Amino acid sequence: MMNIPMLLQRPHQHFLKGLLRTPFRRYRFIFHPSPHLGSGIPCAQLLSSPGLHWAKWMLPSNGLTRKLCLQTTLEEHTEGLSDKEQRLVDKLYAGLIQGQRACLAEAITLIESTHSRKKELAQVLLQKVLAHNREQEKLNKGKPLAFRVGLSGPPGAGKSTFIEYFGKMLTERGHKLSVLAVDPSSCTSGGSLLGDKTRMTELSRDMNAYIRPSPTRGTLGGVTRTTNEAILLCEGGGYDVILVETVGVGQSEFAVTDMVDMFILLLPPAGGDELQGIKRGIVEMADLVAITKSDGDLIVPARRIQAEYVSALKLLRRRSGVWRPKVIRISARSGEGITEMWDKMKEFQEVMLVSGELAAKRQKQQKVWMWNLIQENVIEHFRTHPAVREQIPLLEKRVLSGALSPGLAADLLLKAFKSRH
Ligand SMILES: Nc1nc2c(ncn2[C@@H]2O[C@H](COP(=O)(O)OP(=O)(O)OP(=O)(O)O)[C@@H](O)[C@H]2O)c(=O)[nH]1
Repeated sequence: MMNIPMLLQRPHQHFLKGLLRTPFRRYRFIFHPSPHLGSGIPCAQLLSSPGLHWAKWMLPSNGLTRKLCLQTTLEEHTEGLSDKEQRLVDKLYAGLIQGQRACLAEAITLIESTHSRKKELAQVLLQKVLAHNREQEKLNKGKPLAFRVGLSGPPGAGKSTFIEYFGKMLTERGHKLSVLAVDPSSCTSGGSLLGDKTRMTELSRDMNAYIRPSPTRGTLGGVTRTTNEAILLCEGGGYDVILVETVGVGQSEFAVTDMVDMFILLLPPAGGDELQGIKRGIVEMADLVAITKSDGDLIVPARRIQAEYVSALKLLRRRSGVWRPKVIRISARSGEGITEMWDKMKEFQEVMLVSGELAAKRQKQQKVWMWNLIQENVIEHFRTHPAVREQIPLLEKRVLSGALSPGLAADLLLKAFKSRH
């Protein structure tokens, strides 16, 4: 049982005790009506969402509502689960931290679910895994459990061939690798640039590697949320290197830079035309640029591209006080440069860790993640709000015909949203 904290500001004259029932839990509450609101009997509604409960109070006398935010603990959440749900969460958690791939896969499917109850279960599981990860990190003397690496490049740059070679090299050295794909094209077209099943065939049979294609539903925001959460699940599963792969043609790699410790750009030894799809901003985000296919006849163009990028990167503003982005050449066919690339990656991780920049970066990412979620949810809430939803088609039409300025239309919608909130 818990008391709901009060947010009303005036001194309270009397209070009302009550019991609030939700489908999952009962809350005992004490309600202090504020004198300036009148003392109507309050109606209370508890809106639950994972990790957080909102209590919405309405005073019938004047229709004013008050919202109180109740932070619930994991135990309180767990209390709300049915036996069957509890068994599922326990099974997934136990299997996941023992390193069972099937449980990891099922857990990721759960966090990708759009079903509201499953989303809640996923959050309970995630909280448990987070607590486990924190414990493990403590045992690891505060060192992060996994090296999170973003990998991007235009279609055909040689990403899958590289990951296959690189991944096998890592698992042979005793690492556990997971590869997560972020592919927003799969959201809009249903087809996937990264998702074809023939990619990385050998690595997908390796017991120490786990490859997860991008979910084929949802928005980019949704995909980045689930990727962020999948990273945490993989860490709980004991994966110490996590590669997040994107196609370097859209917004997704900007999102990925906010999830990883290091961002690597793979570029083919091709001329300006083929690289036009690469956004300039992406190059600026790279901690390491690797020119691929540096073998046979392609060595000469690969050297040329390398020299071009070395000069280009010199002109960029430094993002780190301890690391300068490097440009290297690799070949997944001959294997040239790949061991050296891993050495450079480890060097990056080490200097970032020792300097404290890695911890600062991760902290900043947590904040970005939170605000991204808020942004996405607020927009969704706004669009689906009854007063707004019914006005959108009409106002959009009037904006298109020039009868209304976009600014005024936005103001009207916001007003409608606020008035019935
Ligand atoms: N010579 C040479 N060819 C390579 C190398 N790596 C990849 N290729 C070739 O480049 C082509 C594209 O390679 P992929 O690994 O499929 O490239 P990708 O970036 O994963 O492409 P998408 O799956 O379309 O995003 C294939 O024909 C590969 O055989 C390499 O190191 N050397």
